[in-house]
Amino acid sequence: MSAPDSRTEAAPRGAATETVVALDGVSKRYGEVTALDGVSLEVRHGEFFGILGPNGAGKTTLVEIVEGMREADSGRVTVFGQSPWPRDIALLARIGVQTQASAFFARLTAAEHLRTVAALYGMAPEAAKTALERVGLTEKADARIDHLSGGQRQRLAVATALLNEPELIFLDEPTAALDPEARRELWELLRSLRSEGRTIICTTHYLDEAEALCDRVAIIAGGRVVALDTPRSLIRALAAPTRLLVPADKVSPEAALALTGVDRATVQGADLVIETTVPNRVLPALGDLVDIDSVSVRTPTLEDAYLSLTGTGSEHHR
Ligand SMILES: Nc1ncnc2c1ncn2[C@@H]1O[C@H](COP(=O)(O)OP(=O)(O)OP(=O)(O)O)[C@@H](O)[C@H]1O
Repeated sequence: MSAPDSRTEAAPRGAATETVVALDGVSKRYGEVTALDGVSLEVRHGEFFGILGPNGAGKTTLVEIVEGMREADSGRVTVFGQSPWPRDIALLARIGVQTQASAFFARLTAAEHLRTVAALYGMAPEAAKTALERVGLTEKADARIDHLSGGQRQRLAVATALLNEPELIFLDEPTAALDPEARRELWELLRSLRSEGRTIICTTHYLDEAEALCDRVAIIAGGRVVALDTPRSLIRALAAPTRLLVPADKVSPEAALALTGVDRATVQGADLVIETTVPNRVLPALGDLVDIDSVSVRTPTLEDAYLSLTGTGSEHHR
């Protein structure tokens, strides 16, 4: 079973159509800067919703407006059917916001930090213990925060968002600056939150993260939504080619271009890069020219879709 399908099955039955967050024509200016320019989107119950975009695209402004930390200049915003502005205590109780690791009380232990945050929100200290368990940090309860690894610190950041058992969680670059193993472990944790039926809105700069975790992704550029769909549909809609890499000294560009279904063939360093939208047809023919084990296949990724949509250029292309 494919990953997106298993994510869909994990949502509570019938809940996926219920709207948790709705924005309609939301705009926000800071003086001369237009940070958001008529943004409309909906996040459904149980979704893992990604917000992607280059620096300065308006992601933080968008999230802060939904969290009730900023007021939109125009347009309509609802969270669980209510306006998040002015801040509403009843609404806040249903929302969890991941604190930035830099916002920790660094000299406290993990448990002390969570108990402090719990107290600020009027919650019982037991909430701290439960949240630590939930993110797999019970063993580190008495370790000082400045002695935790980067991955453990990010887990603690997620734990702060879980203290009030929220239905809607905001994550801000949850795996920034983590090594690959720690990222994957954190992804597992985030998937488990989603499988509990919570709705998650997550900003990220990492396209592989959006592809691995998100049910749908909004790509923001210049304060506008330039695309909104499942990662798979975004990739498909752009019909980005599959790239087949073969050693450049084994096949010439001319020989590759003569094969049916090959759109482009260019030498890049030691590789001949063959672009095709029908790799299943090209691969067997390529096997007649070169040992098939020497061919590596690069399927299009969300990165290809993203670079094309945000116009951030072909210089990033493989
Ligand atoms: N408080 C502010 N005052 C003035 N301009 C601001 C303010 N906050 C953001 N901006 C500007 O609004 C635009 C959108 O900023 P925003 O922080 O929402 O983008 P972002 O997508 O979150 O960027 P990043 O990925 O770099 O965090 C940018 O041009 C930014 O410089």
